[in-house]
Amino acid sequence: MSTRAESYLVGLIGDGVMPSLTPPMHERAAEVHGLRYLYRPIDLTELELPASGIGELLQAGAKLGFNAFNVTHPCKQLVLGHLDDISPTARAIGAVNTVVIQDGKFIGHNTDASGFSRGLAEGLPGARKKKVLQLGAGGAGAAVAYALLASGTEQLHIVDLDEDRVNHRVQELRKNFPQALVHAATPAQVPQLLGEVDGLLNATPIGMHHHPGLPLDIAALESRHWVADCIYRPVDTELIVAARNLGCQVLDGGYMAVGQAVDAFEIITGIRPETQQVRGHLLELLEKGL
Ligand SMILES: NC(=O)C1=CN([C@@H]2O[C@H](COP(=O)(O)OP(=O)(O)OC[C@H]3O[C@@H](n4cnc5c(N)ncnc54)[C@H](O)[C@@H]3O)[C@@H](O)[C@H]2O)C=CC1
Ligand SMILES: O=C1C[C@@](O)(C(=O)O)C[C@@H](O)[C@@H]1O
Repeated sequence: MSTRAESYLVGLIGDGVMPSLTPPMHERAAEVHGLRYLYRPIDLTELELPASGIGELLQAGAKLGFNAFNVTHPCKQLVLGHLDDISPTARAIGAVNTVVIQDGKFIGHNTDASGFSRGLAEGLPGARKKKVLQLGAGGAGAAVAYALLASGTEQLHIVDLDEDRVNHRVQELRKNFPQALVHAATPAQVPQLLGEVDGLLNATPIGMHHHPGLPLDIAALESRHWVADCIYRPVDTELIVAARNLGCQVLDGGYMAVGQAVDAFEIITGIRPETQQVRGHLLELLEKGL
């Protein structure tokens, strides 16, 4: 037996999270640091629980001795109303993916944005990021757009098939980054915009195992562009492979997956795992087809 101060009990709450690789990434990092740490997926689909019950789940988790949760689709926004405190970044993005329970209080953070930022710095060192074209304005898109603008991107063009969604996202980003040019664009504008930007970021699900394909026509992609993807299943998406073949610098979605896990682990335990070690572990798991 151990108390909450002597070991860690962590959960991932969301729809379809059973196959997630975040639990094994945390557990391996804990093993490396000699911590007793259990991380369980809590799958709303399997449990037939509504996403609207996230507040009750958090309360139950606190009573059952959990130290923290990662929270994912479709609860990242729903959870906001059930927290005692929210980090300034998570508040600005309007989404929380990490909740720590401290003295009975729920504190929310967003490590999707911080994790993507770190991945960008590590995986694309020195790449020019002044002007960027981003595809996708959903949950991941909100975090990576925030991360780009916070790390110095001056012009960000965001394309989404859902016009209302992209317009809303652009308005929110402009509030947080009034000095930047944030612009909602249409798929028809992509070829022209590619001619103007330094890099391309995919935050759509196109390229995932169950959504194969390319999220755009890559005819206007050049070797001078860097290309980043949020998708890590597969880690080599069609976009990443095509860009690499063209000679572009690439950042696969594994960097963001590792970044969000490493930052959440540090928030939960106070210990920062070695990023390269966690990435090695993630690639090993993906190689095994897990
Ligand atoms: N590496 C990581 O740690 C993470 C990766 N992801 C990945 O990011 C991807 C997106 O996830 P979410 O943002 O949660 O999904 P979401 O469903 O919230 O948003 C996706 C958006 O892409 C738009 N879209 C779809 N096809 C498009 C196209 N061809 N052109 C322009 N827009 C298009 C949709 O209209 C939607 O607004 C998923 O593949 C997910 O696995 C998400 C979270 C973390
Ligand atoms: O959205 C994601 C992805 C994730 O749910 C996963 O399954 O790896 C883990 C979450 O912390 C993160 O915010």
